[in-house]
Amino acid sequence: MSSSTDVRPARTGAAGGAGAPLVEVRGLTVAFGERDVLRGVDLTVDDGELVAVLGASGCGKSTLLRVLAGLEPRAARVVAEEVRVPWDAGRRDVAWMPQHDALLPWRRALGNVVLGGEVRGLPRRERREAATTLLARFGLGGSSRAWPHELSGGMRQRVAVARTVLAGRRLLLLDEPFGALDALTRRSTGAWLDVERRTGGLGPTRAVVLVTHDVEEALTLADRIVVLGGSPARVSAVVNVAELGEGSARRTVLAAL
Ligand SMILES: Nc1ncnc2c1ncn2[C@@H]1O[C@H](COP(=O)(O)OP(=O)(O)OP(=O)(O)O)[C@@H](O)[C@H]1O
Repeated sequence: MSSSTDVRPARTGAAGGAGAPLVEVRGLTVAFGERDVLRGVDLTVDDGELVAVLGASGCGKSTLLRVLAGLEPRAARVVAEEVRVPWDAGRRDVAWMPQHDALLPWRRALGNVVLGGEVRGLPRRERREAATTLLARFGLGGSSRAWPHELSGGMRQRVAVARTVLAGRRLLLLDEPFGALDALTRRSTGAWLDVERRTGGLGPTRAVVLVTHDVEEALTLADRIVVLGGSPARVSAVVNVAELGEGSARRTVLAAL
């Protein structure tokens, strides 16, 4: 299969400029072979926002996130009028958490979270302290010395979220971060993320894009919900949860799915 990419992510002052969106995607089409998966997708994420991307399984949510992370699959043909993501000193200022947790098996839970601090360039002691605090907040304080294979799927996922948060990038891309969690843990981890985000606890992170299947999770956590639908997928609705209120937002989302 041929691979070509026509996207040239802009190094953009606009990413930090007053009033300009942190992320701006216009007219994004992604194809695998002859098949368009995404067609003409527009997406903006403002500074300070959490945007949820919601859609049926296989519609292209992960593919969209990978394009934002600059990790478009080799097999893909990616064409867009515009893809702007934040940059910092010449590198993309983005942390991406894939659907699978991708923990390093040779590092304990704490060591895996510490890795986020290494990526960020925090001094050794500071990154260990920050990782320990994060693990405790995620209810994993007692498991910091456990190896990944000793953790449940949900615990592993929380370690991976903590690692991504500690990377301290301006834009956080989370692909189904709570997918393997049971309903209770899912709610409390989501609530934690919400509180930290609103109180500045995510450090340098300014905005979050969250991919999810879960309508209620999107309604609870997101400022705006972008619904992808159809085949190839397009944006079928952009729902401003704060403006509409949860009830009306839920009806609009369900109608667009
Ligand atoms: N590397 C690839 N080569 C060929 N097809 C691919 C590749 N990656 C993804 N696809 C196809 O693109 C479509 C979208 O996949 P993607 O993983 O983005 O969907 P998704 O909405 O995230 O799904 P899910 O919610 O189930 O994770 C699927 O039909 C998938 O088979």
